[in-house]
Amino acid sequence: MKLGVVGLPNVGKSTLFNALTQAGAQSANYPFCTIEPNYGIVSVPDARMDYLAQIYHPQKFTPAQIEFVDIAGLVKGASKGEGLGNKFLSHIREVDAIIEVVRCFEDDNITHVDGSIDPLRDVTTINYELIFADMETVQKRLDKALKFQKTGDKKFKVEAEACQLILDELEKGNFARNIELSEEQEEIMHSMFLLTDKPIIYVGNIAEDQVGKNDLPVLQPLLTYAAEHGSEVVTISAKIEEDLAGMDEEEKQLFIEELGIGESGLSKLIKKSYSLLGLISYLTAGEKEVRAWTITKGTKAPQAAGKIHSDFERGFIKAEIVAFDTLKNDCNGDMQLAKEKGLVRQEGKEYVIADGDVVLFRFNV
Ligand SMILES: Nc1ncnc2c1ncn2[C@@H]1O[C@H](COP(=O)(O)OP(=O)(O)OP(=O)(O)O)[C@@H](O)[C@H]1O
Ligand SMILES: [Mg+2]
Repeated sequence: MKLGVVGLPNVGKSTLFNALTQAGAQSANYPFCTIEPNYGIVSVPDARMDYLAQIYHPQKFTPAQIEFVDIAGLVKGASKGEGLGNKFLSHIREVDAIIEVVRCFEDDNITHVDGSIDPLRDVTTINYELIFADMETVQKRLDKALKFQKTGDKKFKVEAEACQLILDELEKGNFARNIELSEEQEEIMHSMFLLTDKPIIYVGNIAEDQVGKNDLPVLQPLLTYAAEHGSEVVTISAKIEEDLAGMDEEEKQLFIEELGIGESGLSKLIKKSYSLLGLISYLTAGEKEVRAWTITKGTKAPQAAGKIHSDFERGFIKAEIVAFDTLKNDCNGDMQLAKEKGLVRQEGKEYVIADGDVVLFRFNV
């Protein structure tokens, strides 16, 4: 599961990517600094895991992970080959969700490709390029469907109708994922891997001296736009986060207090990215290892067990489960006590695993 960092050139994408991954990608004050994508793996912060580690002092500590891809900047006309154009749109096609970086910081020394700070104009520019690229994809599919409709196969008629509907909505500026479709049409839509079918989080990249301030006027249009399109905004100063990422823990704490920023914007962004992908974690805890296992929402117990080992799925008998909050609040993290109190549930094959379930699988092969 990958998230792509997307936006205009020179808005702080690589700076944010470096803060997230500490991968040391090149970032500099000129447009199109990044050409080839940079990839990096990031651990998902989880206070529940930290708590379990304090209880178990495990030999191994394995948090959930997600991958970020730093993609080259897009400009107006990219879908028609402007800037570095179509090639970069294809890098976006590879990812499962989009982190769209929007420049909100004023700094006369940092070039803005469109000459001024205007977050709403910028998101509109980027999103229209995504929409235009999608329109091209759907048009191609529509042409094909219309051609094959002559064969009399009803499948192509349904396909052509769906494509026409999607095309009309895209033309109005709507994102594919927000179009109301029947189940059958939805399936056709997903099969085209449209860019605007991917969920988006907007990152308002603010200046150092804007950090910790509420109701920044520069953010308001972006907040409204995001809300109207069913997305969230995370505000971050990528520059500060990059500096923070390079510090040791003590230095970092001092700096965070000085800035008055509480939880780092970065951990907020990583957690939101994880749920944007539709992912949740179940936990296993013992002296050997405390570990978060990544599953998609709605996964049943045997398939979740299969993440650990295919034998666990094949020979699944039952899952012994206690919700993390119950374990912490009612049993001080003591699994034995949870058992004695009858708080550990026995769940079967149809049980849908919940986020934060602490699990022990019973299996037989
Ligand atoms: N919040 C911020 N405040 C001030 N300067 C920033 C901020 N975020 C990034 N910058 C600066 O903006 C410049 C461009 O950053 P970066 O290289 O990360 O952009 P980019 O979006 O990756 O660009 P490209 O599309 O060219 O790859 C750098 O000089 C960086 O230090
Ligand atoms: Mg870059």
